[in-house]
Parts: sequence; C-alpha cells; structure tokens
Amino acid sequence: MSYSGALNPASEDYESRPHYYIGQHDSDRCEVLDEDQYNQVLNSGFNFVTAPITNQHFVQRVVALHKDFLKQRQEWSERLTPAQRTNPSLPVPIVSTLTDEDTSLYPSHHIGSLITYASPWIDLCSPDPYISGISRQVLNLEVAYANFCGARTIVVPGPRQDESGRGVAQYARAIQEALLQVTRANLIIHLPMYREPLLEEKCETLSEIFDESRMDTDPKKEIDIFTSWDSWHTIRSVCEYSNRLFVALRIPRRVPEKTLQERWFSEPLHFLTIGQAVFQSNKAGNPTLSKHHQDLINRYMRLKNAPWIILNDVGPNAEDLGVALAIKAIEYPSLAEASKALQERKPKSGLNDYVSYMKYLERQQTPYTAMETPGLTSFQDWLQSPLQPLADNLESATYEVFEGDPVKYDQYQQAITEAMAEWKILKKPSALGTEAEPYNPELICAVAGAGRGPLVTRVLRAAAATNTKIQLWALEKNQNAFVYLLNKNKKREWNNQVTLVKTDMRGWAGPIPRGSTVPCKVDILVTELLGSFGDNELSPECLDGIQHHLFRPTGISIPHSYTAHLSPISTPRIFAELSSRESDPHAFEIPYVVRLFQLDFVAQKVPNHGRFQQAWEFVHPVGINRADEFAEEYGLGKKFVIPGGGAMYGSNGTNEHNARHCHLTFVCPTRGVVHGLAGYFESVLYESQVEGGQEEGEKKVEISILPDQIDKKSKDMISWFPIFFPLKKPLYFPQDTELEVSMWRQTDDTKVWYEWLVEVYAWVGPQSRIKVGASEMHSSKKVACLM
Ligand SMILES: C[S@@+](CC[C@H](N)C(=O)[O-])C[C@H]1O[C@@H](n2cnc3c(N)ncnc32)[C@H](O)[C@@H]1O
Repeated sequence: MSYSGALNPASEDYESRPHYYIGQHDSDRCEVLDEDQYNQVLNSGFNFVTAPITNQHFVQRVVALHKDFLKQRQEWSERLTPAQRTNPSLPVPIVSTLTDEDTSLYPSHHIGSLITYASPWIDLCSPDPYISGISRQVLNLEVAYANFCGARTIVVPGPRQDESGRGVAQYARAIQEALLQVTRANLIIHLPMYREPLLEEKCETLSEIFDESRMDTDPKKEIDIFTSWDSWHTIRSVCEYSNRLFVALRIPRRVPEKTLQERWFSEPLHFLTIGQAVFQSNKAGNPTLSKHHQDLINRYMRLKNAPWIILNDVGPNAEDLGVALAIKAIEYPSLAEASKALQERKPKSGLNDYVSYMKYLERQQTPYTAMETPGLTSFQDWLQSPLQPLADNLESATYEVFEGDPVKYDQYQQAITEAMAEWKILKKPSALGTEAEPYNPELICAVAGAGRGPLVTRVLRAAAATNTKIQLWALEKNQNAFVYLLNKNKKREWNNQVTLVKTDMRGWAGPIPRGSTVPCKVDILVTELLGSFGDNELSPECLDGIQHHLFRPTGISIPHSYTAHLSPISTPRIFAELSSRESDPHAFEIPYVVRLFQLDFVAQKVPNHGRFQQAWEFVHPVGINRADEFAEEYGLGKKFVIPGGGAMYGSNGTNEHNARHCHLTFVCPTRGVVHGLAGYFESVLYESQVEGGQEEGEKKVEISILPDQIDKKSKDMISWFPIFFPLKKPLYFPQDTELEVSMWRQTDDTKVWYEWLVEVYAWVGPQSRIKVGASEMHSSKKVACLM
C-alpha cells in the first residue's frame, strides 16, 4: 500500500498528529462573502467559511406570503359556510421559486469549499401545518439551489426541541424529501450534543414570528441528555441511514458524561461547532477551552474521517469585513486619504485569537501511537471477509503481514521457552523416553500450519535459549508456502535442522525420529490457527485431527486454550455501509473481520455482567476425542461420509463436541441502538505447571485482542482485528434494558457456521421484565460456512 502526503511517513507533509480544519460561521451573516471578505477570513487563519443560501429579502418575502395567506383565510372564513371552512382541501401557501434578489450564492470557483447554510428561521416541526408546509418548501428550494450551484455541503439546522414526536417525525420526513433534491451534496444536520439550557439557537423562527407564545425552556428543568440523540436517531432511521446524511455537533459549555460522548463518537460526525460562549478567558483575556473540552475534541479527532471544526461568532465580524471593503472602495486615493483611511478604518490583521488557540490545541495533541500508523488508521471500520487458511491457500504477502507483528511471535516464543524450561525442571515423561527412564531431555516438537516459518524459527530460538535438544517437524498444507519453507530450511535459515512435511495436519502419519523407522509421538505441538473469534479459522477441527500424535499424558499443545468474547455495539457507519450493498442479499449474514473503531459499546460493566463476556472456550488436547474413536473404527477418510444419527441432519455427530452455545445478558442503563455484536478472542498459549513461585497473573503466557485486556496481555499486537456479527435491522432499546445475546457455533461434521440472535428486555418493575424487541435469527450457513 502506498500513501501520499499527510499519511506517508516518508513525505515532507507527514503529520504526526491529527490536523484541525477550522471554519468560520457568523450567525448574523445574511449574504455570501465577496472575494475580498472571503480572503480576509482566510487570512485570519480559518480554512473555510460558511455561506447562507438565501438572504433577508427571502425571509421577508416568505413572512409576507404567510401574512397574506392568514389575511386571505380570514376573508374566506367570512365568505364560506362553516362546513366549507373545514374542508381540508382549501388552498395552502406556496412559496414561489427563488429570484436573484433572494440570494447572493452563485456558482463560483470556490463554491465547493464553501459550507452552505440552510435558513435557521424555518420551523419544520411546527404543529401549524401551514408553517411546517412553508418551511418544507423553503428547505427544498434552498437545498436544490445550493446543489445546483455546486455546493458539496449543506448544513441544515436541526429540530429546536425533541419532546414532540410529531415534530421530529415531520422534520425527519422533510429531510428525507430534501435528500431527493440533492444529487451531489451532503446534508449535515446541526444538533446540540444535548439540550443545554441557555444555549439554544437565538434566531427567531416563523412560528415565533407568528405566535407570541414562545416556548422558553425552564433552565431548572431536569434535562434528559439523550433527547437530542433520539431526534437524530429518528431522522437518520427515516432516511434509511443515507450515506449523504451527517451530523454537525454543537459542543456544549458543560461537557456531558462519557456515555453520551461515546454515543456521538459512533455517529457520522462531519463538523464540531463551537460557539463563542463555550470558550473561557484566561488571565491574559485570551480564549481557552476546559480540559474536558480538549479531551472531547482530541478523542473525536482520532477518527479516520475526523470532523472539521466550525467556530461560531468569533469574528472577524461583519464590521471588520465591512472595513476591509471600505478601504478598497476608495479607488486611487490621495496620500492624505489613504493614511486617514488606514488610521480610521484599519482592519484587524493577523491570526484570529480563537484560531490561534485552536492551532495551539492542535499541537498539544498526543502524537500518533504505534497503533495509529497511517496503515492501521486506514483500516478503521473497513469490512473484510475473514481469512480461511484451511480452505484457501494464503499468498506470500498475507504471511508477510502476519510476520510484521513481532508481539504475537514474542508471546509464542515465551510460551515455548517456558514449556521447554519446565519440562526440564519437572523431568516430565517424554516421547523419546523409555519405560525405565520416562524422561528424555531431547524433545519432539512440531509446528503444524507453519506458513512461511516464523514459528519454526521461534521454536529453534526457544530451544537454544533453554539449551534443549529437539527434533523439529514443520507441516504445511499450502504447497506454495511449502516451497518457501524448503528454501528456508536448506539455504537460508535453518541449516536443515527441520523435517518438512507437505500435508494437511489431519492426515499426517506422525514423526519418525532420527535413527528409527517407526513413528513416535510429539511432546510440544505448536499451532497458530486462530481467528479473530478464536475458533473461526477451524483451529478446533484441525487440532482434533492431529492431537492423537501428542504424547500422553504430558504432551502439550501451544496454544493450550482459547476463548471467544462478545459485546453488543452501536456502529451506524458499518450498518450504513452494509445497507448500501444492495447487490448482496446476504450482507448481514456474514461475520466480518474489521478494525472496529467508530463505535459505542452499549452495555455497561455491572456486577456479574461485564461489558465483554465470554461466549465459550476450547481447550487442547481434548481428553476423549469422538473423532479419533470414529476414525479408528472406520478409517480416517470415512469419518465425514458415513451418515449417522448425529445432531444435524445427515451427520454422524463426529464434530458435535466442537459445537458451542452461549446465552449472555448485557446490561444497558441508557437507551440506544444496537447494530451487531463485536467479537474478540483471548488465548492461553502456555500455563505454568510448576507449583508456586509465580504470581497468579504470571503463570500464563497469553495473547488477547479484548479492548480491556490487550494492553495487559499482548500490548500493541496487531495480528488480529475484531470480528463483527451484524444485525439486519438496528435494534432500538430503552433505558434500563437487558440485551440477551444467543450465539451458536453449529456444525454438521463437514461445515461450521455461526447463528446469532439478540433480544431486548426492559425492566418494568423491581421483579418484572418484558420483552420489547428482538432481532431475526441470523445464520452464516448459507454464505459464510467454514470448512
Ligand atoms: C494463520 S496461518 C499461520 C502461519 C504461521 N504459523 C505464522 O504464524 O505466520 C495458518 C497456517 O496454517 C496452515 N493450515 C491451516 N490448516 C491447516 C491444516 N489442516 N493442515 C496444515 N496446514 C494448515 C495454513 O495454510 C497457514 O499457512
């Protein structure tokens, strides 16, 4: 992969921390800035500027239209009978098309960089059908015209309140209609993070102009901080998660609790808007933001598509910009005139104070970490089909990616080293031992599924480190990788120390030790067949087929065990992405490997119910192996084809011991929406067999991709991204809910697949719960079986 500019570490433009794009919005601005004014704003440090689509003339025209209409209605009421007056088909006010007096926005070379603003004075939520009707027409006229002019981005003021379900539904429906008017542009709904008292929009709406009874909010009223998100959820659901619909999030003066911050983090944020009132003044009178605000902004800036920042009403204001114009207006001034003009009307120059401060914050961000390289960042929320190394032959480049992560191999080497060291300490019986002397210091080791051989190298290093004599076998079923192994063994690295076998590990006849003609057993079997959900690359099935070669009872498998874990998540971006895959009817029945990032973990950790919960576990070797018994009775090849009375139709049940089921309860104190299940795994590579000595945590060598464990167990390991099990329909849940997750690992001996279901239960009393929703049963059997 090659990256250019800011994302390429080799480039001069390479940025070591996120960049802030800062725009300027003036809520009193009624006309589009001319080129001089525009340049002046840019010269004061802003990267972009907002522009109203229509002007005061248009407002007055619409207000007059409505006034005339009210008068006309009065006249009708005098002329018509009461029955005629109630006829719902009476004429309604129609806003005629825009004229050149209504706007100063025109197609221009910089229109694409202008952020256009739809009128804030309309009221799409109004219970008065005439006002909401006019508002809808105004919005349609404006967005269609801005789209015509070439605008890429249209900010639409969001609903002013969230309490009226009717109002929000009307608003959402109007946005759905407006989306049909715009072919190229994105609509950005401007919403507050929550309804912070005294930070409401100031601009008077049509409803307020025509109705004296203003809906002032009571600053003492307890606020529900999720109502604004509720409105957004309604709007985007009505618009079917359109990928042209985004949020401009108004940052409040008081930063709310983390749950709400994380909720908005998962949404498609296009802008963060920060009003002047959000800033504080330091001792020198310069603007600053609180630490909470800084943390909030910096968190959002870590997104691959980081939001841009719009500073509201922080200057340069209309007066400053007018001054600039006045100087230009004096053409060919005399010297005296020029100096007078400069003295009297000197425009403010230099960086805007607020921009300077934001630039300072930009520099204060923590630099990108090892987990935020351009390559890794580009993988954020990008859906990949899981690898199937058993069914497919991987390419060299894929192995190279694995090999780029030293953490996994270091952990494996540590596990192998401890296993060898303890073997010696405990003098465990070994494969080359005899009845008289069960312990033989020379160990038989095998790496099954060796790929291009990095684990083989680590076994050799562990043997050298512990001074253990070993005989080493490496098995690989990928014939292409096998050529690479041969070369490595003979010419490049291993000096013919390794016996290579090109085979599926399930068909291997076992190792024949040096100086013997009969196969023996294996002391240490090393494999890495793990997927993001642990078992999803069929490690259990493959290990079943080779474990009969392990020396009993002391032979060990590295990994010793692995567990799968789940957490329900809200991930609107991924849902939108899957919904747009119209050509793929099964898009929601496939587990994806994805570097989940822009998400909200909807469950909270409470006693007995974690945010991440274990689904199931596999431990190796299996004590009693049904597959081995069956193979012994019927022969290896037969075990899949003899139909029997197994758990699945047509199967004989030889793989039934690898089926799993879990039913987990997740607790959600706040309301939200779930789009699917995030899946993770952990693995104990080796657990110490020496009694005492170590602390509990040190007894195990582990790897983990669980967000709350990875730093402790395998920091900076990038070999695995999480897995995601999507839901076909977003599942809304109220507050104080329990999400019950059922998941199955199913098998019919020849195939393995997953099934998953989410149910929502709400508490309605101290002892009683009712079911308020459920997903469909999802299954990957049709399109994403593992085999
Ligand atoms: C995830 S890769 C790991 C490769 C290598 N051990 C590493 O860590 O870079 C799994 C490897 O196991 C091989 N493999 C999978 N199933 C196998 C089987 N049943 N028998 C032999 N090799 C198998 C694949 O071809 C692949 O090379």
